[in-house]
Amino acid sequence: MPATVSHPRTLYDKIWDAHIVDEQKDDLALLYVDRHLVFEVSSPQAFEGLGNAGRFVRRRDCTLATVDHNVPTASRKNLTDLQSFIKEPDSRAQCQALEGNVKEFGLTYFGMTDRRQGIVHVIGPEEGFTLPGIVLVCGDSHTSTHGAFGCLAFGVGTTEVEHVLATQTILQKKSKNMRITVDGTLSEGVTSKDVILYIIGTIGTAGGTSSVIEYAGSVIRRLSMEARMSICNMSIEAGARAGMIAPDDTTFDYLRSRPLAPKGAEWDRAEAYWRTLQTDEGAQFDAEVHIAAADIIPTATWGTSPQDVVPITGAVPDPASFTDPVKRASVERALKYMDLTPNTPMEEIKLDKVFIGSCTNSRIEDLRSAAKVILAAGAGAKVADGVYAMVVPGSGLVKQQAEAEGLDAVFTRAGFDWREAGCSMCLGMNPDQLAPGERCASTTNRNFEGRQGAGGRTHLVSPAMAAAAALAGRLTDVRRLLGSDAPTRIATGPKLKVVSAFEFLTDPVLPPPPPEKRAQIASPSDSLPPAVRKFTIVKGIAVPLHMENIDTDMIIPKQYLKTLKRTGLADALFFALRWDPVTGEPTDFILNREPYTRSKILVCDGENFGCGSSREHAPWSLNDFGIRCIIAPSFADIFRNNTMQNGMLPIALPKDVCTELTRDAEAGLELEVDLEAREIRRTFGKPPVPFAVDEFRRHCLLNGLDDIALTLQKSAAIEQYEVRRSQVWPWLDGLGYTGKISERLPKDTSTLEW
Ligand SMILES: CC(C)[C@H](C(=O)O)[C@@H](O)C(=O)O
Ligand code: SF4
Repeated sequence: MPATVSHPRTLYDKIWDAHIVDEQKDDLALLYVDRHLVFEVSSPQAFEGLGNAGRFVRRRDCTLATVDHNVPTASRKNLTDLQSFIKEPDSRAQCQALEGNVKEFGLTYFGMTDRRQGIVHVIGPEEGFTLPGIVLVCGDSHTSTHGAFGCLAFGVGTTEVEHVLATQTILQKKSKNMRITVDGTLSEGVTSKDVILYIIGTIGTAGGTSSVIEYAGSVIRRLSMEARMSICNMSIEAGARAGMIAPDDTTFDYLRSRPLAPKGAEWDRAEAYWRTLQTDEGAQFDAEVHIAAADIIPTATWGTSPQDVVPITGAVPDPASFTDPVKRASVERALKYMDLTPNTPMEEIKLDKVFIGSCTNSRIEDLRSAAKVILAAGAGAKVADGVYAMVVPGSGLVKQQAEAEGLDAVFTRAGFDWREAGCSMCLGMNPDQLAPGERCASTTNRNFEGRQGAGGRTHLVSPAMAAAAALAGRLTDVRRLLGSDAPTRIATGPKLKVVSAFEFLTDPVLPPPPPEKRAQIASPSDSLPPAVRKFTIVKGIAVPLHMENIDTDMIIPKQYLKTLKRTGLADALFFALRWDPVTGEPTDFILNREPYTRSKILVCDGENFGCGSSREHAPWSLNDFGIRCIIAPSFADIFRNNTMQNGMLPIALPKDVCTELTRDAEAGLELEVDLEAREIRRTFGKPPVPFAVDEFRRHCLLNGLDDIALTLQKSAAIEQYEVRRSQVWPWLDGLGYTGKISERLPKDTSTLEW
């Protein structure tokens, strides 16, 4: 908490300043974390580390856990326990591990028998756990969703999850300020999903790298909270650290009376503070982008990166129109994977499956928007022959609300499968997957190779576009079903009613239970011995890669995220590229070829290495293979942090230098990376290549220092911060856990105005 600041600040600057526990060199600061969401995939190793070190969860009142990624979405009518319900052993083990950990460490948990269970980014806002002005983290990249409430919310890796559990703080480097302003009026059929796809198509998947994006403008102001969440959710696909939208009446109306939101006088005090959370007039942004709403029409992706967007009226691009050879190669590769011919009109692309769900688009408004399209198609509208379409609500409460409104009946009558809450076919860690070669219109956020199932092909669209596609059996322009006569057709369909979300938010959120096993309270200096492998000099032949946007799904696919360990992942590295899907034999991918099977360095000349998911399994698998250093033109923020947490060194160098190094690697020449000297020596007479690295990170890597042990040395500063926090923002002390339900149930002001 800084002294009074006089210069104009952005919303991000204000939240950053308010959370500084300790400032360090290199723009690094120890930030206090107000809210921590936990789920089964990225937490087992974190709890294990915590337990092994005899540490405890510092703020049980500020931590909330659920299961989402692995849970089956089949009917839970016969659900009694996880043991009998989750058939897949690794998925079951991960969910059971979380159940064990929440008991052992004493955490509030919405398990599978709790109707509040759901996707972690749906339940946080739903319960009022997410609030304006806070710092919120979760071991998941789409934590950016919560920024819709005017808070700083970002994804972290598993080691950082452990750090937050133990210290309630996170070490962060200040990002750049970026503002994207969307002005004008959205045309009919254009939704917030189209807006964010359009933005990503405009700035690219690396466009927001090292930045926090504030979304502003008349279009954003008019959006509901659900729509704002869809936009902030995909900030990660735009490469940003986080996305945020200044809180306003829409935010407050959504939050008021949610179980974990402040009540009574505390609410008034909180609201007065939240109203100050606006970017000041004259505040400086490092980058500004202006988007005209009139330019956006319903959008779909054609390729294997979220930036591969095209208006639905457009066609599949022709690689010949790309002059940059790396870009052209990546378009060719994407078209081959997607089995698409250049210049094919988007509306001619036939589908096998349609998926409506995920943390991007599984909230009540998304389901209403899809149902509206079905009704607008007229009585008797049916999912096209040969297409399987599923709807997966984001949480048990969204499901109940949708059922009370009659939306489930609209879906099932039209032939959609109505499921239980979870991440489902967004990444298919549960049984919901695409079969090889199947093509899907999906309301999710990632169209990476193999994302929804090995060999599966994904086209990202809005819920309205997905519903229209299901009926047409191919991608189609949803506007064909809307227009002036749509209201008449809708009126002749079944009568739906608007039900308030508050009718279902009636379960008290009880205070966290006492931990079953009280861990010893670690003393600040008890684990100072180095816990991370030291990095000094690494020498050898580097493995060269010529690809852009290498995502962490490609580095390690979903099936390997079910492990409870950090090791044993060497063969999982670049799995789909290294092993033949039919024979299981090694392919001739570069990592399988001599001498690269022994490489300790990887050099890539494509931008945005490690984009996508926050899975720390990506650096774990690289590490297990033997890679200690990665050189690329740019890195995704979370991936870069995750590598350093594991004693690995990411080096960013200009693209032409990376290309030169890949040539050296192809010629079988050795590189020597010297962290002390900050240079890459080439053993064949060429001049060394200097590189930059943050001083603090360099110090930690050279000495193998563990962030948690270092932070625990700052316990006094953390305690001091907590005392002030209780005085200035008392509602953040987990006071929502009163065990009481909301005193008043406000009316939902939203309408079925389509
Ligand atoms: C499992 C989790 C770490 C991952 C993420 O960070 O995004 C997942 O949610 C995903 O969407 O790939
Ligand atoms: S992106 Fe998909 S898998 Fe990841 S949290 Fe969201 S719904 Fe779950």
